[in-house]
Amino acid sequence: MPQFCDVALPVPLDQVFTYSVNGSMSGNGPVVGARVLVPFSGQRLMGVVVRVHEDAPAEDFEIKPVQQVLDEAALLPAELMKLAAWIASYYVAPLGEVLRGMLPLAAEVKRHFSYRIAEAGRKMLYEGAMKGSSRRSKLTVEEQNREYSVLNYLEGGESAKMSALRSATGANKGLLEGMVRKKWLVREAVAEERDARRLEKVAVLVTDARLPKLNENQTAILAELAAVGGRMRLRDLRLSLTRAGVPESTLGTLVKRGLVGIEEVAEEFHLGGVGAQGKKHAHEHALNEAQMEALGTIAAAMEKGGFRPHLLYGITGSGKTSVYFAAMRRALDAGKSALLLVPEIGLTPAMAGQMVAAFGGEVALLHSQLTPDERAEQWHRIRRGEARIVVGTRSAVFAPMVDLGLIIVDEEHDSSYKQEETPRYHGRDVAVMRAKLNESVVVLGSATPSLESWANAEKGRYALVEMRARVADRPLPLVELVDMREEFRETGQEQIFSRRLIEETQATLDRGEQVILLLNRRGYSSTVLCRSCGEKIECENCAVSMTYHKPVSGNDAIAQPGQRLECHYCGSRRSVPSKCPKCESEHLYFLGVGSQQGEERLQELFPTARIGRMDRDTVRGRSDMERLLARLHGGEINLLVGTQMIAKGHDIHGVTLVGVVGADFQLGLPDFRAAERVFQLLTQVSGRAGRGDLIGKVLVQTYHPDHYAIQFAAKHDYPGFVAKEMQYRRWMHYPPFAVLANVVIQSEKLEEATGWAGTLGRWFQKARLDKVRVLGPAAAPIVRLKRIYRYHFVLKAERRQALGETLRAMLAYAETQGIARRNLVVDVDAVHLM
Ligand SMILES: Nc1ncnc2c1ncn2[C@@H]1O[C@H](COP(=O)(O)OP(=O)(O)OP(=O)(O)O)[C@@H](O)[C@H]1O
Ligand SMILES: [Zn+2]
Repeated sequence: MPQFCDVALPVPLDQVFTYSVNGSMSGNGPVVGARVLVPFSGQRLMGVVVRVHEDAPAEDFEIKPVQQVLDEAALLPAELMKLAAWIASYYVAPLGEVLRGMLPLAAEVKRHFSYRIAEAGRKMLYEGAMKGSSRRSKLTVEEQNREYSVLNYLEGGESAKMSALRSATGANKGLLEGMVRKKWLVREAVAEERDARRLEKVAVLVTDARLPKLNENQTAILAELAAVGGRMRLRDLRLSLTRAGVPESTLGTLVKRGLVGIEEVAEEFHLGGVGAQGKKHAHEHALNEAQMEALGTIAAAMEKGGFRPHLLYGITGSGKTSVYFAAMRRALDAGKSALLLVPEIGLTPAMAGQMVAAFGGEVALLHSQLTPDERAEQWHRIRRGEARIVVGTRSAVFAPMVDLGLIIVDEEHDSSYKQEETPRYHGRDVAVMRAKLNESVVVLGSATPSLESWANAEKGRYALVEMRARVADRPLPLVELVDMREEFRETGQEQIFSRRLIEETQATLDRGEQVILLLNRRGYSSTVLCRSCGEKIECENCAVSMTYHKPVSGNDAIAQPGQRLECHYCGSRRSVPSKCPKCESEHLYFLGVGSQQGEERLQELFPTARIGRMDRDTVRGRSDMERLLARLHGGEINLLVGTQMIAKGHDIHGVTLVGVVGADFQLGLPDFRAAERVFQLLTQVSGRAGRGDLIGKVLVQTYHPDHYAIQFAAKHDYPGFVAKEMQYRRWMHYPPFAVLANVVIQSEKLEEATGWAGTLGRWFQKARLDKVRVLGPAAAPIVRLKRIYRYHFVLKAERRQALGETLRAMLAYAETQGIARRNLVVDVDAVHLM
């Protein structure tokens, strides 16, 4: 047995740690890819073994032993270990933090523990009960009571899992561990493998029940269920009831009266109320010619084998999804597995439903709203080869697929593929790398490919597959620009909606068709400004304006009473002051229209319209999204207003008018990708119109009608836009003509942040780098975020290797200057420079 192992730990340090494996270890000791528990500066941490060896480290170095080996065999396959090493190196991120992100199994370590009552605990229970809570203790009365509840619960002598104890008594881990230290409880390691299939409760609308007289709350529940096809996970239903302020007892009443049934079903996928919808949409169409051709190229590549990246440029509504499905089917038929990555918002019930309809039990879904338990379960199904079709958001790129043959990245340009915390990887780029390591086919699909991917296609690194027409010869919508400067001159006032947009909206609604309006800011007003001194009300933690959210009568999910200002970066809230905090003037003005205000104004303009709003205030979880989409598909909503969420992938056939109300302001953001983002957003949102039998129309209200991003979007001219944008990027040495990293120096203390920025600035200057251009130090566009001051450098290089070397050298120098690693954020291929 080798004597030592190197373990990658989830700590912000760019190194691995050596432990000894002799002693009490049973079996063969840890293997590479297995998880172990090790002592680390007073804590016990879970890490992953990356190497086993006999190389005794330098003497006078105390080597501690591994405490526990959690996996007998490698949990992470060699392929993923390699991928992790690549990510750590490419993104200059600590390997242990990369591996932590790959293993969504935090739940499992906890699950190894359960608790049983000990003699002393039993004694305490009986004596304490007699004496009341008069014992001397540092704990609060509440905590003492909780301890009693725990003892009571365990009195029977059976051991109980921590999760069970927690939900039965409210005890947290700290409290339980305290009881273990007092020897009232014994903690046991539970070796049992988890039952992979659990039961879950589903609320079902009893359709043949005769409806008696119902009160408002009862009706609300039935409507809720009906809206999603009559079935809903009990958990989701409860959540939305709480949010709507409907007491849970109402549901109980309905169950008693036989109007709602509760069923237990084996939990397999997380689809919410998608069952019925999925079937309705189940589509494996007969592919049209362009689709067949695209599929042919991809299938041929799969047959040939080897690493083959493709860029599928298919305009909105060209039927890319059907091509994905068909290609995944081919992979399956060839005995391989296939992975489909979708953007955060893209895993809609429709998409999930279609997947299940097409592939049944082969499907595993991975998204951010799974509980740790659910995630672990899906993970194991995939790892065992039971689920060979995986659909998921960003981190699903690490799904432990068996025999991976195909990876597809849908809407590859979407910025939700970039992880904005360590490790700051880009899911699309990791997907390409994974395909390379696996020698498999990867397809990046989009109607608006990122410039990076387009450049790769132009260079011949990616095979370009195009679908230049919509399915069934549907035309693209006509786009009309509304010059808001002119509108102002003619009407003499600033309006949210132009006369043209109001008129078209009315006409569309009158024809019984649907309208989508993009207003890309949430809240009511984005800024509260003092007209006397110009002061904006800023967050106390962040250097950003606070957004005003108007109270909504009845259903006030947003703000605490009175606290109507919210910071969209840290979530803090405060009430609206009656006077300017700086000059005490009472002239406070609310500026910047948000989606909430848009909705209010629409209600005034179109009193009979059935209006819905889609933004992060109304869509908090997946079930909210499901419900909104179901109401849209069913025609219950005919006028939808929302933020960029509404632009993403939705396929609603009744929508014939799309209005863009606020997208311009993004052109002015200090970010070299601003034009690209605006072009993508306009193209994507326009793409929502005219996807059914009727032609669509798009009205774009703008103050910059001549801007090339807007002009090209209006003409549906992606190639034209990229050609122009590429020139600008080349001149400015921005990606894809250079590689870039954003380095943020952060500290709660301003003088530390500026001091360190200066230290590194001087180092960069002295280093006289000839292959890397350094911009900065400068205050980051958001100079204070969540109480942390931020200064930054932007590094640009022609070659990636030079960039990586410089970043590593900088980190090494920072260490000698006592700048802790956690104070330096290195963001390679940064997507946002804010
Ligand atoms: N061969 C076909 N014949 C008829 N309809 C089709 C065909 N293929 C797909 N469709 C339908 O066309 C619509 C658009 O397809 P899909 O959603 O895949 O487009 P997309 O290319 O992903 O567009 P976007 O980029 O806008 O999301 C869907 O309603 C789909 O069911
Ligand atoms: Zn804030």
